[in-house]
Amino acid sequence: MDIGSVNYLPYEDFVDVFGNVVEKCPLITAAVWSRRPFSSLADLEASINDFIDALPESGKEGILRVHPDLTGRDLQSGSLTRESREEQVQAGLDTLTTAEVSRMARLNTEYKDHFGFPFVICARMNNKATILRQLEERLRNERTIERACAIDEVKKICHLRLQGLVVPETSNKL
Ligand SMILES: NC(=O)N[C@H]1NC(=O)NC1=O
Repeated sequence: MDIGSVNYLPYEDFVDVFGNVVEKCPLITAAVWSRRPFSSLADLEASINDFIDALPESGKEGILRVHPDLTGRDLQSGSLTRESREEQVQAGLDTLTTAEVSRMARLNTEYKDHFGFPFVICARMNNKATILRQLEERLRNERTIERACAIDEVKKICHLRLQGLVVPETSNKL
């Protein structure tokens, strides 16, 4: 789909297509629809990012809180969203050794107990080694810095999801 077609989508279709670009937050997509027309994919992405940035800190934490744990029960039970599952598999998180699964579970719990929201990272820009390292390092961050860091990761995930849905303008012209 190109950005011209995106601008013609009725509200329901727009939310059907883009409702999970921010994991389990269709409300963001619904709000951003009224900012049409978008001049480009980057403009659509900027509208989503502006909406997120304008949220109070409790709203940002809410976005983080609905994310599934990496390699948590959800991946094992198959209850992840399609996007999240594909991203975790692409990062190799379905091939962890038993020792890595326990280490990840222990660190995820420690992180969530400490910050009150789950550890979020753009899996497709990482692999299991960098994810484990980041999890350990970010646990030591001061809370405000960590929240901002996690929201940046949400935006990276959103960027890649959008690219899978809308043809960038340069490709259109080929
Ligand atoms: N917890 C967490 O980071 N989950 C996310 N990361 C990612 O790339 N996709 C997700 O759902």
